[in-house]
Parts: sequence; C-alpha cells; structure tokens
Amino acid sequence: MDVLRQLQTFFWEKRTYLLVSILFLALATALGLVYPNLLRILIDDVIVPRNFEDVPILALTVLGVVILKAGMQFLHGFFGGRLGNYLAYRLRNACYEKLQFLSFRYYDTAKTGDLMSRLTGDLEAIRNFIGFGFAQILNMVLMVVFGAIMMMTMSWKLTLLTLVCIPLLAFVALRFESKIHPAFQEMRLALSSLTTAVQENITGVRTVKSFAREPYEVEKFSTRNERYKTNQIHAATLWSRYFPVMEILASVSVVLLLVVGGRMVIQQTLTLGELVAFFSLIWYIIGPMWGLGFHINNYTQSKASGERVLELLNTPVDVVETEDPVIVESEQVRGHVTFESVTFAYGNKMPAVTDINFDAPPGSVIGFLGGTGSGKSTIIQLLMRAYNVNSGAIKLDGRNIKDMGIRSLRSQIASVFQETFLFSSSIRNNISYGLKNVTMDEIIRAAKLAKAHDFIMEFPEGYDTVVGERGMGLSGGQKQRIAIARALLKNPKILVLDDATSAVDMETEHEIQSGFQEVMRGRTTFIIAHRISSLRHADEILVLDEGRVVQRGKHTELIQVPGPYQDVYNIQYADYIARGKREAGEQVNS
Ligand SMILES: Nc1ncnc2c1ncn2[C@@H]1O[C@H](COP(=O)(O)OP(=O)(O)OP(=O)(O)O)[C@@H](O)[C@H]1O
Repeated sequence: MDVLRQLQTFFWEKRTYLLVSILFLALATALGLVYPNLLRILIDDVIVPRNFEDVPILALTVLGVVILKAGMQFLHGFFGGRLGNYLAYRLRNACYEKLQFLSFRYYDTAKTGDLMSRLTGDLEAIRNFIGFGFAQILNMVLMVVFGAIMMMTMSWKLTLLTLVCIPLLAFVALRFESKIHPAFQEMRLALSSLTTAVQENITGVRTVKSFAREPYEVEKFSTRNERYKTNQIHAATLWSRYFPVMEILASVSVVLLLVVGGRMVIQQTLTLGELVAFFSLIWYIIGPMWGLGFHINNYTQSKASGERVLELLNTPVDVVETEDPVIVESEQVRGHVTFESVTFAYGNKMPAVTDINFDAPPGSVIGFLGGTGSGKSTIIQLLMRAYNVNSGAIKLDGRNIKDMGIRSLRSQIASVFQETFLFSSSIRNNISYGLKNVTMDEIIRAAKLAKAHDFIMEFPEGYDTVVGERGMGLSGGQKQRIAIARALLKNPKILVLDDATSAVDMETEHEIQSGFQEVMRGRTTFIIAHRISSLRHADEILVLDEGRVVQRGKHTELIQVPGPYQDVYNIQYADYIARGKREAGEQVNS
C-alpha cells in the first residue's frame, strides 16, 4: 500500500478520472443485476401466466439495459485509460529526468537493460493496474456484495448454499496465484536475460566477429531461449490446469443449487423464475472467484513493478548542490584551477588518487602522464565534480567547486574523451550539442580547427550527414575530430583533452595540436596523453603512478632526470635518440 501511496502523487491531480472510472464500473455492475430480474419476470409474469403481450416491452427493456451498460463500460474504459496513460506519462518523465540528474556513481553499476525494462515493462504494468486492475478488484467486491444482496431478497437458504462454495473457490484461486506468481517472475527474469543477450550481442558485434564467437553466441542465446520457453510452458500448464478445476468446483455449486433449488420449486417455496434468476446470479459470485487469482497476481506484479520504478525515483543523488550555490557567469571566470591535497576512492576500494596537489593558473597547460589505471581520468572527473572528493579541495578561481552550481561549473569545462559518443543526428547537431543560437559559420570554424571540415565536406550531405548510433559510418579518428570540434565550439575557460588524439595518426595529431595552440590560448588546458609529443609543450607535467604524483616538471626538465618520464621518452623517441647519437658519432669521426 505504501507503493500505492507513493504513486498517488503522480496521478492525484487526475483523481476524478479514477473516481469517475470506478463509479461507471460500479453502475455497469449494478445494471447487470437487472438481467436476472428480467429473466424472473419473463418466466414468472409472462411465460407461466401466458401474458405474451408483455414480451415487446421486456425485449425493449433488455435492449435499453444493454445499451446503457455498454455506455457505462465505455466510460469506465475511457476514464480508466486516461488515468493510466496520464500516470505512465508522468512517471516516464520523472524517471527520465531522474536519470539525467543521477550521479556518475549510480551509472558505475547500473545496467542498461535493467533500466530500460523499468522504463518500459514496469511502467506498463503500473499503467494497467492503476488504469484498470484497481477498479477491477473493487468491482469484484461489488459483484459479490450486490449479487449476494440480490440473492438474499429471493432466497436466503439458496444464498447461503452458494456462499458455502466460495471459500473453496477462493482457496483454489489463491493456491493458483501462489504458483503462477513465481512462474511469472521466473519468466520475467528469463526474458530479461534473453534481451540482455540480444542487446550485448548487437552492441559488441565487432568483438564477437573478431573472435569468431558466433557459434558460442548462438548457443548462449539458444540456452536462454530454451529457459524462457520452459518457463512459458510451465506457466501455460498452470493456467490450463486452473480453469478445469475451477469449472468443476463451480459446477458442484450449480448441481447443489439445482438439487436444493429444484426441490424448493417443487415444494413451491421458490418460483421457477427465481430459480432461473438465481442461476444467472451465481456468476456474480463465481466469476469474481475465477478472476481472484488473476487479479491478485496482477496486483503483486504491479506492486513489484511500482517498487522498482520508485526505487529508481528515490535513489539519492550523491553529488548535490549546497543550499545557496554560487552561480558564476562565463565572463567572470578566469580558469584558475587548484587541487589541494585531493584524495578520492570509488566506493570502498583503495583510493584511486591520493594527495594530489597542483596549481594551474589561467591559460596554463597541465599534462598528465601515467600507466593505465594510474588515476589520470579520475582527476578530470573530480574537476567536473562527477564525484565528491573524500578529502582535500578543488578550487576554481579560489572558490571550492562544491560551493558552486554544478551546471555553472560544468559549463566552464569542455572535454574530449578517449571514447567519443555521437548522437544519432546530423554532424551539425553533434558539433553544436548543448549550445543554443550557434551559427553555421561558427560550426565550420570549430570543425576547421579540429581538422574535421575536409572529411565532412566529402560526404554528399556535408554537415547534414546523419551519423548513426555510436557514430557508425565514421572512423575512430573522424569521430574524435567531431568531438574536438564540439569542445572547441563551446568556447570554454577550461579545456580537457583526455587522450583526445589517441585515435588519430601522428600527422593529424600534429595538425590538430597546432590548431589547439591557437584555441588553447587564454584557456586552462588539461591534457592526458600517452604520447610525449602531446605533452611536451605543457607548463607542468604530472607523472602519476597508482594514484600518486611521482614526478612533476616541464618536459625539458623531466627528460634530464632518471625516472618514469625519461623511460617513456626513451621508448617513444628511441629512433630519434639513436639517430642523434649516430649523427654525433659521424661528426666526431669526420
Ligand atoms: N567508475 C569507476 N568505479 C570504480 N573504480 C574505478 C572507476 N573508474 C576508475 N576506477 C579505478 O580507479 C583507478 C584509476 O582509474 P582512472 O580511469 O583514473 O585511470 P587512468 O589513469 O585514466 O587510466 P587509463 O589510462 O587506462 O584511462 C583504477 O584502479 C580504476 O580501476
């Protein structure tokens, strides 16, 4: 019920839809009670006394009731549908909004398939239950109550006899529910693992093919498909057993009624019309019992779905703004970044970075070098406040970034990451992503600086070329150049190049970097690179190892001292150094 109470806030505004929908369903149910009475009148007052002149009026009454009932049912469906759709619409928007604001920490462990199923299957279950299921459960109660009252007015003895069968029917229905519910849950899990297999296979199709793992993938899918099939067959078997059992039980009550009711008619304590009316009323009692298992199952499933959706909506966001965050305008920002004894760990793991200190005055270039997993990207993530630091402080223009508005901070930073994400839209939209009122000239200028203009113009549709999901149809280097153009267009005070030129060849890297020299002017730039050629012009280079700064200084200083920087230099410049030595030797010899 707590789930319902929480969901209530999402449809409370339209609660009249719920009330009206229930009201019309109750009216339709009440109108249904007219049929058995009409039958009674037909037999007792028309057929037996042979008053056939009343037949047309009775037929017209039946027609009127049918039309009226159909109208009520339509209105119930109409308002129920509106309510369910309104709720699903609000929940979908709320979930999507939540997904936008959830912290990076959440996404570190989130599963795409699971999130997708919350936004689709679970929302659908909630929509159905609030729109229809809830009213149906109330209606079941109404049918039993209305039906029993009506029966009482005819014969209390027969009514009690009918009601005696109810516990038995309810018992079977509940037993069925307790079996079908886990079967359905198992089916959902099996389906989820099936869709995950498909999703991962499509996403990782290149890896699968390069390892020639197609037969293994087919086998994996087939096993999961087999599990899904077995679950479906199990559920179908349960269903097919349920109905005959319920039918037999219901027939037993019908037989009992026939025996006892028939005797009462013979003894003239019940009219024939009343007995026939009783027989049609019995479905008012048995019908809801048949549906009991289904409705309870529907309720528990929707409740579980509601919990899953609410769990997402109630997930705490760990990076939050202070009560009164400082909002800085781009024009006021100078881009002075300082890290003061910053230490940070992901979850309960060992710190990813420990005691990081540096000062990056406006317009300076800071380079990071270090082996894989040494903490370079983590430093950048912390600067963007993707995570809160565990200790120490990160400052922008002397102000701790945790006191700043998150949007205001991030809008000062443009990043180009190792992995480029392009939206399935035109190249133009991808370059101008997140920016308003950008002219085509500005886009072209940024693309030219990123050395992307020429290859874009080679496409027949130029900047209007639509790139597919994950930037299909473009090479790694081309995607990266589009991402660089996107960052340059943002015109930020702080530029982050996280292995930004890793996917382009040396020559293009050189070209892009000469473009960078121009755009980096006046911006504080952080460069993460594996190639020394990308870092040699930095004002300060920090060499990291296992999250700690092990060397720092300028390129010219670092190559002089033995240490990791010199080692990397010696490896990357082996040819160059050997050539230098050869030339020096030749000069000495000559
Ligand atoms: N999202 C995350 N959740 C948990 N641990 C993480 C996460 N990201 C990185 N780490 C861990 O933090 C440490 C530093 O990782 P980081 O990505 O900063 O290294 P890096 O120097 O940028 O490496 P690379 O050059 O391979 O990109 C590693 O031990 C890594 O396993």
